[in-house]
Amino acid sequence: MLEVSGVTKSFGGLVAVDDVSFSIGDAEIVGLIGPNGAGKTTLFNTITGVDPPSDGSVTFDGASIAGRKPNKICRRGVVRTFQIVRTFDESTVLENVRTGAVFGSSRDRSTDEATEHAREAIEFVGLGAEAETPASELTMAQRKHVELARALACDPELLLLDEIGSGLTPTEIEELTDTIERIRDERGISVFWIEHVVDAIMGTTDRLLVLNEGSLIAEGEPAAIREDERVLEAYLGGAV
Ligand SMILES: Nc1ncnc2c1ncn2[C@@H]1O[C@H](COP(=O)(O)OP(=O)(O)OP(=O)(O)O)[C@@H](O)[C@H]1O
Repeated sequence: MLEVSGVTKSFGGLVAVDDVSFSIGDAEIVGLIGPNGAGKTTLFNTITGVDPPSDGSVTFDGASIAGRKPNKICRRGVVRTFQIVRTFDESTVLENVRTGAVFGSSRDRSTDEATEHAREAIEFVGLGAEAETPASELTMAQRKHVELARALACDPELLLLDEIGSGLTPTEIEELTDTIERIRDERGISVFWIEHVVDAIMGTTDRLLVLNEGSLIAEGEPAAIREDERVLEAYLGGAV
């Protein structure tokens, strides 16, 4: 589905992502971990069109997407959430999620159909009772579910999550990971997930990629990554 090949991103003399290659298949959850400044968000940006790669290729379902505009990439089915929650606070949950159905999806929907599609995404993430609540009145965990619903309303084939678990309690993270597993299992959507709370994704991801100083230093099943010496060294033996 997603093929990243030899992707490099430099900012002046700084190589933030250095010759990274990997692929993501259908209906799998792939985690991306690494220390602060490793290049994780920059790699996301090269895939989602926020910052085109300096070198290398990104293809999605066989077509090149490197250097395309973020809205075009989103409508092709590569949809992301952001590290900082970006809900429109004065708008209701339904209004927030409708923006995904209207602007993020390639499908033509009437106003009523877009509203129905948004409601369905809100139900899916368990916020049905809050559809008419302003986003400003929600807890942080609920707002993260609004972000997920808005992304789902864009009709993704691949969902990129940038530290969606940050700032949540262990119980809230568990609820969030349950929803993310259902996105894969019930919708067949693939997930590419950056997370600092490594424990949160260890049990949920099918595969982990580890970035350090811009380079991919390990890739494999979570249990193997836990034992990988280069990974332990990059995290100073502590966090994994
Ligand atoms: N627009 C930019 N201009 C210049 N340097 C940048 C830019 N974006 C990122 N960088 C640099 O690239 C490197 C990688 O940053 P990035 O944010 O991708 O890391 P990260 O792994 O996502 O970190 P964190 O876990 O702290 O979010 C850092 O040294 C950062 O300062």
